[in-house]
Amino acid sequence: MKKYIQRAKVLVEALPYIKKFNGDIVVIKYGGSAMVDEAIKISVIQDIVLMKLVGLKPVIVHGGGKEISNMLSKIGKESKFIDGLRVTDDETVQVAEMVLSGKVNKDIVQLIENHDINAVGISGKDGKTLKVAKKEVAGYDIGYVGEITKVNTGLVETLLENEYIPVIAPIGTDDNGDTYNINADYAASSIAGALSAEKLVFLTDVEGILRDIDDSASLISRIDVSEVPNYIDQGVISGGMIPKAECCASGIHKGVKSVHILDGRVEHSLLLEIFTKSGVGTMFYGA
Ligand SMILES: Nc1ncnc2c1ncn2[C@@H]1O[C@H](COP(=O)(O)OP(=O)(O)O)[C@@H](O)[C@H]1O
Ligand SMILES: CC(=O)N[C@@H](CCC(=O)OP(=O)(O)O)C(=O)O
Repeated sequence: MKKYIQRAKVLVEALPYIKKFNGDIVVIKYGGSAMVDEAIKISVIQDIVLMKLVGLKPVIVHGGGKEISNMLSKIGKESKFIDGLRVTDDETVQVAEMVLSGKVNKDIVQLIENHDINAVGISGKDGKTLKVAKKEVAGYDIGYVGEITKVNTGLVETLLENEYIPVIAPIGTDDNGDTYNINADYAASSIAGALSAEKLVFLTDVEGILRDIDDSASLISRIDVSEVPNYIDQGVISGGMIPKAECCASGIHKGVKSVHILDGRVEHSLLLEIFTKSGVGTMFYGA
């Protein structure tokens, strides 16, 4: 009963804001812990379905790093990361594609379709959506890791026009047709920029950007993107949050109106951030 009351409160608070976003594209990066727990997964998908039902156009770009690592360990392969990017040899890129494009992508599609809403799962290979070049990292060869050079939005736009929710796996190809593994944060920010999305939302496993990582009360609710490099230099933003915050900044620079980092583990955080004035996570904005 408590749960229903909480849900009703979320909806009542959200209602006055809903029509303002009619028809806008909202890109959601879904990954990390928020994607591992089954109950959380179902609740996130419910929120995305609600967004679709009220006339928004959600586009899901998903990760699945933990699932790739689990599958690699099953075949006796250890996962290695440089600057938050998986070192991806020939065997690893095949596993990454199978896990992301096959398992994770289709699981999300099915969860959406359980609500009688149509979804189509693609990877960046389909419709040449994500074209990449090999990512160069000084001092290392990280293998088949792609840096996005072009987003071809044709297929995704066709799906949106036909009322499907596109679900995109971060796999792309280079000019030779070789397959590359792409960090899902970068994929989401490039796709949101190319679609001129109204909003880009990163669902992760913390409340947002915290001044003190051990104190959830230190949440920074709004960040001007010009402040991001300072926060990184001061060590406030560190580790896996560095690429995410950089993606938030680049989303704004590419023309996305607002970018949000939210705790995907908290029920309805997506609805609260999108549809209420106060919001719950960190919102990035441009000058
Ligand atoms: N200032 C900060 N605020 C919040 N989280 C931070 C901060 N600096 C570093 N982090 C770390 O970044 C992590 C999120 O990045 P990451 O694990 O790569 O997310 P995901 O797997 O969802 O893509 C948090 O769990 C936290 O440990
Ligand atoms: C190059 C690179 O690191 N690719 C990522 C792709 C998946 C991902 O980004 O998943 P999360 O968002 O769940 O972390 C990887 O192999 O883990």
